[in-house]
Amino acid sequence: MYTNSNKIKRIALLTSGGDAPGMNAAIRAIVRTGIYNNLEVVGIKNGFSGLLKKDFVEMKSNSVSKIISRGGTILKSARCKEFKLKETREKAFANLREMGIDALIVNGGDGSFRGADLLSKEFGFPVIGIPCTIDNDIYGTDFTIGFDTAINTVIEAVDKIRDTAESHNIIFFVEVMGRDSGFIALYTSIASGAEATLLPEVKTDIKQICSYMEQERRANKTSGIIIVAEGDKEGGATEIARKVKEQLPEYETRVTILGHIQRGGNPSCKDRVLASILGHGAVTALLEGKQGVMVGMAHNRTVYTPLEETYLKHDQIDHNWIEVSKIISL
Ligand SMILES: Nc1ncnc2c1ncn2[C@@H]1O[C@H](COP(=O)(O)OP(=O)(O)OP(=O)(O)O)[C@@H](O)[C@H]1O
Ligand SMILES: O=P(O)(O)OC[C@H]1O[C@](O)(CO)[C@@H](O)[C@@H]1O
Ligand SMILES: [Mg+2]
Repeated sequence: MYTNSNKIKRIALLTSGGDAPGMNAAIRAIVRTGIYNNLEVVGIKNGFSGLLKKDFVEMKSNSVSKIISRGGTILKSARCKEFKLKETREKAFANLREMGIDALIVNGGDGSFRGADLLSKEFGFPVIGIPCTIDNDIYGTDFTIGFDTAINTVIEAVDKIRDTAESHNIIFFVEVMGRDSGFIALYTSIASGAEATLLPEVKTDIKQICSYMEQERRANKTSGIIIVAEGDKEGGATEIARKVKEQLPEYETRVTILGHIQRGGNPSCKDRVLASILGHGAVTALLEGKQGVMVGMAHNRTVYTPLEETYLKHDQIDHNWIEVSKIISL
C-alpha cells in the first residue's frame, strides 16, 4: 500500500484506449502545469502496456512544443487486456514505485478509468482521470475531449455524401463510431439533417425504418441519409442495409463506413481549450491532495467526480433528442 506522506514531487501521465483529438493538448497542459509547479513529469508510452514494460520518458517543456494542434497522441495509446488482471496491476504499481513516481494522470475513456480506479483503490495510489474519448460516454463532464472534433469530421463527410445521394436518388446508410454509445450518431444526425438515426441505446425496428422510407417517398423524397452507430444491436450499416433491401428491393442503397477518420485530425478549438483546462485541472487537483477522481467540465466549471461514478453511471443520451431529430427531418 502506498502512503503519500511526502508532497507530490514526480508525476506520470499516459494516454489509453482509442486516441482522441485533443490528447496532445492535454499532455501539453499537464507537462507545462507540472513544470510550473516544480514537479518532475514522466510520460508513459503506449498506455497501460508501457507502464508494464517501463516504457518511460522524462518530459520537459520543449517535449510538448507545437503539439497543441496535432491529432493522435505523442505518447501513443494502446488497449491492454492484461490490465484487467490483479497481478498485472501489481506489476504496474511496482514499476511506478521503482521509478519514484508519486501520482499518475490517465487520459482515456471509460475502460481506461476502470483500470485507473482499480490502481487507485487497490494500492491507495493517487490517480486522476482526464476524459479523452470521441465517444462522449463518460459521466461527470458535459463533453469529453475529442468528441467535438469527431462530430465535425462526421458532418463534413455526411454533407459530401448527401450531394451524391441527391444527385443519384440513393438512400445512404452511413456508419459512425460508437460501440456502446450513440452520442456521435445522434449529434451528427441532427446536424446533418439525417432522415433516420440508429443507436445502441434504442431498439432498432427494420419494419419501422421501411415504413418510414415509404412515407418519405410519398412525400417525394428520393434520397436520404440514415446514420447507424456501429454498435446498433441489429448490426452495423452493412447489415441494416441488407435487411432493408430485403423488404424494399426497388430502392437504390449504398453503405459508407466512416471508420477511423473519425478519430484523427487536428483538434477543434473547443477540444484544445477543454484539454488545456482539464490538463491544468488534473495537476492542480493532485497538488490539492485529490485522488481517485476525474476532472471534467460542467456548465463551464471544472468539476471532480469519483472515477467509479464516471464509468458506472455512464452518460445517457437524451431520448427526446431522437424524437426532435425525427420531427425536423420529415
Ligand atoms: N475492467 C477493467 N479493468 C482494468 N482495466 C481495464 C478495464 N477495462 C478497460 N481497462 C483498460 O483500459 C484500456 C482501455 O479501455 P477501452 O479499450 O475500453 O478504451 P476506453 O478507455 O474506454 O477508450 P475508447 O472507448 O475511447 O476507445 C484497456 O485496454 C485496459 O487496459
Ligand atoms: O477498433 P478500434 O480501433 O479498437 O476502435 C474502435 C472503437 O473505439 C472507439 O472509436 C472509441 O475510441 C469506439 O467508438 C469504437 O468502438
Ligand atoms: Mg470507451
